Amino acid sequence: MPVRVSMSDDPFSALLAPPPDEMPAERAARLREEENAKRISDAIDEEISRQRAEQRRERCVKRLTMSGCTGKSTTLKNFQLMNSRKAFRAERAQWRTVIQLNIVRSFRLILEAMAEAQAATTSPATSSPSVSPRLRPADDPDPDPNMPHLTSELLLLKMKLSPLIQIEETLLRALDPEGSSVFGAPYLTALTNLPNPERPRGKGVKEIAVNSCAWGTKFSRLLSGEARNSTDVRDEGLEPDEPSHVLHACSDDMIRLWKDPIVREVLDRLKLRLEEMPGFFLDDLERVTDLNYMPSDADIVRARIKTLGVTEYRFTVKGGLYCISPFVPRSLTSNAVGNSISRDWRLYDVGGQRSCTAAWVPFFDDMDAIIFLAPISCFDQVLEEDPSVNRLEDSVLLWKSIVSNPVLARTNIILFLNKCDIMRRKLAAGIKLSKYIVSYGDRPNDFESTSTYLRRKFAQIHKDHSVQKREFYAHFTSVVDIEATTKILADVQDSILRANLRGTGLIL
Ligand SMILES: Nc1nc2c(ncn2[C@@H]2O[C@H](COP(=O)(O)OP(=O)(O)OP(=O)(O)O)[C@@H](O)[C@H]2O)c(=O)[nH]1
Ligand SMILES: [Mg+2]
Repeated sequence: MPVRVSMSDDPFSALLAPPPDEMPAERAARLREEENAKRISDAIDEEISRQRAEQRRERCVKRLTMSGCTGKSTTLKNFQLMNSRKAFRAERAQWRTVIQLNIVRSFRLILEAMAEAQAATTSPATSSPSVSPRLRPADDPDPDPNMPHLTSELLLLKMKLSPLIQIEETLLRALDPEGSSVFGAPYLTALTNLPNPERPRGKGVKEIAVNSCAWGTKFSRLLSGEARNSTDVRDEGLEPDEPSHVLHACSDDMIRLWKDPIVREVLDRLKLRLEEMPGFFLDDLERVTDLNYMPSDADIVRARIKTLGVTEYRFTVKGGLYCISPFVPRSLTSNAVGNSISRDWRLYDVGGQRSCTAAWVPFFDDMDAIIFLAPISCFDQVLEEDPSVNRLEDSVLLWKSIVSNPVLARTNIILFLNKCDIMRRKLAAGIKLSKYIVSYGDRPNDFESTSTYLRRKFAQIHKDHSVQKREFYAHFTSVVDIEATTKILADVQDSILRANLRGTGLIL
């Protein structure tokens, strides 16, 4: 039973109480001393809260990054384009919606950055009530004193673009009418090598995720030919819907805002590099907001929607040898007639978040090949799930656990060192690999040296940890580059097929 102690029972109050016979001079001295002690105590409290705010700020920066996003689904899209181009294009209506959501998300970030700039340049006394507390986080202590002032024209543009936020719900519903599988997830931002940590931002901006069962089955039906024969698919136009009209109406204002030098400076000051974020379409606004906009293959490949769980895709490939996926199981059926080979393939696309990796396990024991994507450009980012872990380091650990898995001892593992285009841009911008991978030391910070070094590291792990000897296959990729990726995938599928045919006695 807890014991309640009244003030009069408190032994400290008796000890600290002034003496009953205190003289006025003694009392004045005591009060001065107490006042002095209080000043020191307040200063200490102030320092403690300053340090706490600093720590909070660092934590927020890390929390804003996320895992996954290595390029698995993008690789799969390339594969779909190689195998089932017409059928894939028939899904353009959904991709248009995803691209529209990507645009809305980019603008949410811009509007949020503007609100932050507005708050930073407005004194608390005159602070506008329109600045929402969500956009101006309470734990964001020090506004940047050099933040540029937003002109009244910019503030007007900001207001005129508010309908964009309202169409987000409609777009989400269009992707998943039941609303069960598409939902938001924290947005990604990169850590930089700049001395000051970034402020928390993007907290309210959600990334769209899709559960494999909803969106994925559409694709698997399509690939398996259940949905419709690919030759029946016509390049018909898409009817403009409500979000398309809103985006079209906002188009000029969006372009003006995105091109505005003050807005760019605000984004720079907040280290918000939208161009490096997934689903970036702001340089194509005029085209993608056209009422008759039809996503191109390149647009579809660049569109970003996060995968949850595992999605299986089944299809038959006749004659051609275009097949590859993150996961291809061994249970392929095959029949060879002359030079023409017809095979049933199963591909698996997996959600990359750590919480999703358990879902992979049941798919592990029957694989012919695994394509492992390591996003080498992520060397300066941390995991959303665990901000103490560097993303590239996490990828290396996953690589080690896959190559050392006895169940996969005979599986071909093909490494894609991906996002080389972003890696090149980061290195050119002066971001140093050695700052994040200390073992890199003072080697040159160019693409050739850094990528070769990383490839060697992955190869060493493959050699040291494979249960039995096997070939090391690795490619430097930028899987948003369709042409280059098609060539690599054709090569890869060829080696998988050869290995598989060798196993079944079809090739010696
Ligand atoms: N610039 C560039 N962007 C890439 C590359 N690979 C993927 N992306 C983009 O990165 C984003 C994420 O790619 P996804 O293929 O969705 O990644 P994922 O591994 O499937 O991610 P999860 O589903 O979250 O596990 C997309 O917007 C892609 O367009 C690349 O090599 N270069
Ligand atoms: Mg994915």
